[in-house]
Amino acid sequence: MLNIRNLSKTYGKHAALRNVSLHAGEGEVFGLLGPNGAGKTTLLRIIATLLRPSSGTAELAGHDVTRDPEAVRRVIGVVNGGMGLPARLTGREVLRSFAGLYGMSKAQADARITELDVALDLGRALDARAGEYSTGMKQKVVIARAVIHDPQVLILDEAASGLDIFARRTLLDFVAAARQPGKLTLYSTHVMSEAEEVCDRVAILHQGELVTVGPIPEILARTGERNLERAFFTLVRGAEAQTAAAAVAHAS
Ligand SMILES: Nc1ncnc2c1ncn2[C@@H]1O[C@H](COP(=O)(O)OP(=O)(O)OP(=O)(O)O)[C@@H](O)[C@H]1O
Repeated sequence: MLNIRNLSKTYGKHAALRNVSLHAGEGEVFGLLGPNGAGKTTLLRIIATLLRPSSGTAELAGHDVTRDPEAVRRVIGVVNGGMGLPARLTGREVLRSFAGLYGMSKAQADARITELDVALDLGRALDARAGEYSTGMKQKVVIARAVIHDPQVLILDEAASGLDIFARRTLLDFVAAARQPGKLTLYSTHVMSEAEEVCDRVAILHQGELVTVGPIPEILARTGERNLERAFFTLVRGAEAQTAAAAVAHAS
């Protein structure tokens, strides 16, 4: 469902992504992991058609993100850090207006809002104005808005960041429930325990390069570590040692 081949992105002289290739399939929650600056947001923005790659290709649900961005936009829902809500509207008004943009009738919108109220515990946020929301209420409505049209692919970039344990639990349960045939969820985080809980397979990025990709149990077995955080350090240190050795070889 997602095929990325030799994808690179440079900002000026800075390479944010270098030659990344990976595949994610239907029915998966696929994690993108890495520390600050690893390139997760850049990669997700390219997939969401918000940025163009410098080279390489990305194809989602059979559509090339550069050649056919409109088709890609129709199958995705996106949540990223910078999303706001109109302060004077209630959650219900925001969701109804987005449903309208997707061509849903009022009855369809209200049925979907009821489903999302249960799944995301929207509660009070539905009838309170967005300007009065807590961080958790805001993020839940932002997520509900991203999935109002029941997209085939859900892209969540650091979606749990800043949430308290209740809101975070709701989000992780929602992501786990999104694991359905025909659907793909892309979940970026730098919190390894979150990925361990919800992701089937993960890609680890470091300084714009793909360090590894695979099912979590396989990564643990390969590194001999007991959790993903330890495996992450082992893999990243290995990658850094290789880079340093290559630089020494190049200089001599
Ligand atoms: N618009 C931009 N102009 C210049 N450099 C950028 C731009 N956006 C990102 N970068 C750089 O590209 C690299 C990758 O950034 P990116 O935001 O993709 O990483 P990330 O893994 O999502 O990190 P974080 O968790 O901090 O969001 C970083 O070194 C960042 O400083």
